[in-house]
Amino acid sequence: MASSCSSLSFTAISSYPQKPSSSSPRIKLPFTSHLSFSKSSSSFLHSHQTLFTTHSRKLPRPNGAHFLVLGCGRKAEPLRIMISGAPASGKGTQCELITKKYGLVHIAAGDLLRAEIAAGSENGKQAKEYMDKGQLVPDEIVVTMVKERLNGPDSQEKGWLLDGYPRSSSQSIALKEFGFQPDLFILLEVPEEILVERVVGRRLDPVTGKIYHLKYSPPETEEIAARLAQRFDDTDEKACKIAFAHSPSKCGSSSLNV
Ligand SMILES: Nc1ncnc2c1ncn2[C@@H]1O[C@H](COP(=O)(O)OP(=O)(O)O)[C@@H](O)[C@H]1O
Repeated sequence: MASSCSSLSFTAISSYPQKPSSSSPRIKLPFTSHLSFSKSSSSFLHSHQTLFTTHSRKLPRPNGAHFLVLGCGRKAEPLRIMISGAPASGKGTQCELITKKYGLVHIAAGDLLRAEIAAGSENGKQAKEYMDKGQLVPDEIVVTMVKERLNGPDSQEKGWLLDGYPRSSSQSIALKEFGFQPDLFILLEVPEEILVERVVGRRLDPVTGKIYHLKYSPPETEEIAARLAQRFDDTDEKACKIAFAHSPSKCGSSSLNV
């Protein structure tokens, strides 16, 4: 079973141009041989991203998008990672890159729940009622489901990237009680205004499945532009909930003009 981290260190990767100060020197992560967050890392970092340490356990106040990486000081074999981030924070992209690069099993709580629904199981039926209302599915269902998946032979052998779990302290405690502890915790921090802009401008090409952004990654041709659609879950309500994360009651059924 997973051994626990003896020490924790915080590191952050800014996705905005930012020079490491003298008090935040470049560092080597505990897993440089295994998990390299260096500028030369082909896909994980963009050319303008830098890696620096924070010397505090407090999150730096974000003035831009951040990855916050919390790691433990030992080499992990196989690697176990938890990742968390708001909708449109780029979690899907990062999960794809990380699992591909490190050969981990991607375990997304939302996907597990959707699979239960598709299988027509009793858990799936119950979960659907909560998911349809945009509420968290009760722990009795989610914790067991995630635990079983983490215990699967492939996860045990290759390591895992757990996505969308935990979403509450009780879920976190439950997993810890079962002996599952991550070697790294990655938090994708993106300012709310950027999240809203991403949700509002994101478009899906229904023919190729490719995702575009009207401003940042526009379609190559007029033909593609004409068939682009909004992703089904990129709703005004979602954008509004991001914009008013601290007072979601402001988001009624009306549209948000951004
Ligand atoms: N850890 C979890 N605990 C409880 N419910 C969850 C959890 N993860 C996902 N869900 C349920 O599944 C739904 C879809 O989750 P997900 O695919 O991660 O998409 P989203 O990012 O829009 O929440 C959530 O709205 C919630 O109802």
